[in-house]
Amino acid sequence: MNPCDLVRSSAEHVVRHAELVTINDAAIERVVASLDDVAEIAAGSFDRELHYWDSEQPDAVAQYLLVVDALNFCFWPDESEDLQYEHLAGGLRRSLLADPSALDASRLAVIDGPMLRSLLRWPRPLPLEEERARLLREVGEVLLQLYGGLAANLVRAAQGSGVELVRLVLAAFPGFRDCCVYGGRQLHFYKRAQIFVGDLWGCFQGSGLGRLSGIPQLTMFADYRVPVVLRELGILSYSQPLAAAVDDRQQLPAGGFEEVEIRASTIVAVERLRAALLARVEAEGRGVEVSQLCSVKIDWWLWEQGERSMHQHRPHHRTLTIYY
Ligand SMILES: Nc1nc2c(c(CN[C@H]3C=C[C@H](O)[C@@H]3O)cn2[C@@H]2O[C@H](COP(=O)(O)O)[C@@H](O)[C@H]2O)c(=O)[nH]1
Repeated sequence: MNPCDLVRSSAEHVVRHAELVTINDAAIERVVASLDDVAEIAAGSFDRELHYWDSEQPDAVAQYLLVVDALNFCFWPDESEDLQYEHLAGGLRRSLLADPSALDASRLAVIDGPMLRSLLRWPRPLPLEEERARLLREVGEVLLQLYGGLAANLVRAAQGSGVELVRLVLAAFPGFRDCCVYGGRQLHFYKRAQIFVGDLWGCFQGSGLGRLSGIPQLTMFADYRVPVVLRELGILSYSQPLAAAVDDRQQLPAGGFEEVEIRASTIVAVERLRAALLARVEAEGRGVEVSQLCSVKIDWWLWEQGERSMHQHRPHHRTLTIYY
């Protein structure tokens, strides 16, 4: 079982039956044609400034990235609405710099809500705080049971295969098993399991613990920011009732048709965007390293657009979830 293929086939199944979200292929062609330089996407890089990075401490970097991606979800219910990914990544970075043992598995295994809040250096209750603490305890306990307390041992167990690492993360941690049932069929999205692999590969720039094969097999990471960007680009269109609900900031139930169609259409749209980008590179005979034109880098390119323009863009969809 290749977990990335399961994600792709799940998303394609939903898109075949979707009634609330449409992918506009003409818009995909238009966006690709309008790009000044496709190489910019292939050259995209992981944001090492925002994250903890120490070339002398690769095991600490791996531990940090697993903790980040165990908590990398659902920032929007914050009462002042200003909690974002950067606060998670930056708060954990500062805590680890101040105390190298801050993310030891034995510490994670006993963390509670208030302790998590201080680990992230967040001044008020976190959205889904108790659930975040439970998910972090799960990571600590399983790392102690199976991997000597080290995320780096989990990474090494994959023996350099990115897809195998996704599989090992799913096998180890129930909290990463981002699935649902849609019309009697199990769907797989695996956003946080895949983004952990993408973050390792990106942070280590494809070397050391980030030397992972099969990165082009990963799909984009089905979050709530990238669908907004695709909608603003005209690549995704919502039915009028869905558009009204999203623009009105109404909550969409987890596993409901609305949420599932948004997530699945986002995955398929990025796959189609990638195919169109590769076709342009082929046509232009440009010297772009096609293995770098992967869904991971297209995702980063779209996500960073969403971060930059979030106050100009229409609202993202709101689903209370632990998966993204
Ligand atoms: N598809 C996709 N979703 C991503 C990321 C990231 C962080 N990636 C950084 C790490 C390495 C690279 O350098 C990236 O800069 C977070 N998220 C998701 O976004 C949402 C948070 O949004 P906001 O509330 O605005 O902070 C939430 O669902 C979160 O899970 C990504 O890369 N791709």
